[in-house]
Amino acid sequence: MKAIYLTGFMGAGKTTVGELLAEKLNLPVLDSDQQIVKKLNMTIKEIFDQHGETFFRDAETEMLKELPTEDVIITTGGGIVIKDENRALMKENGQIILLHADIDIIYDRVHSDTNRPLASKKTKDELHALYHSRVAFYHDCSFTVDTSNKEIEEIVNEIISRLK
Ligand SMILES: Nc1ncnc2c1ncn2[C@@H]1O[C@H](COP(=O)(O)OP(=O)(O)OP(=O)(O)O)[C@@H](O)[C@H]1O
Ligand SMILES: O=C(O)C1=C[C@@H](O)[C@@H](O)[C@H](O)C1
Ligand SMILES: [Mg+2]
Repeated sequence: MKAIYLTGFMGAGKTTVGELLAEKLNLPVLDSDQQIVKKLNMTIKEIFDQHGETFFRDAETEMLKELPTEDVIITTGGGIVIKDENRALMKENGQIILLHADIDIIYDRVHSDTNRPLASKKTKDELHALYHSRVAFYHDCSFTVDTSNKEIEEIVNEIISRLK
C-alpha cells in the first residue's frame, strides 16, 4: 500500500489522529515535524528562532524525501503543502487526506502552545488570514475529514471507511 499523508492546518489533529489511525490499521506512523526535531536535535521553536522559516521549509522537503513511502502513515507539518514540490511528492507516493477544523476550534487548540512559532503570537484573525493564504493548497487532496467537535476515534473511523 502506498503511503497515507495526513495534511491540514496547525491544530487540525494530524499528529493525534495519525497515531490512532496507525494503531487501527496496524501500520507505522511517522510525523514529519517530530522527525525533523529528532534529526536536528532542536525543537521547532529553536529551529525557527535560530535559522528562520526558509531553513525549516528546506528541512521539511528533505525530510519528506527521506521518509518511507510504502505501508506507512505520515503525519505532516501544517505548512508542508505550501511548496509545490512537497505536494507533488505526496501525490506521487501516496494519498493525501486533509483534516479540517473550524478556525475558532483551531485557535483554542493551538494559541497557548509556544512550540508553534507561526501560531503562538497570532490573534485569531491573523491565524485565519494565514489559513486563507494556504486554503487552495490544502484542497489538493483525496478527501477531507472535518475534525471539529469530534472524538479522535470518530475521525479515525471516518477515515478508514473512506480509504480506497
Ligand atoms: N478531535 C479533537 N478534539 C479535541 N482536541 C483535539 C482533537 N484533535 C486534536 N486535538 C488537540 O489539539 C491539539 C493539536 O493537535 P495535533 O498536535 O494533533 O495537531 P496537528 O494537526 O498535528 O498540528 P501541527 O500542524 O501543528 O503539527 C492537541 O492538544 C490535541 O490534543
Ligand atoms: O503551519 C505551519 O507552518 C507549521 C505547522 C507545524 O506543524 C510545524 O511544522 C511548524 O510549527 C510550522
Ligand atoms: Mg502535528
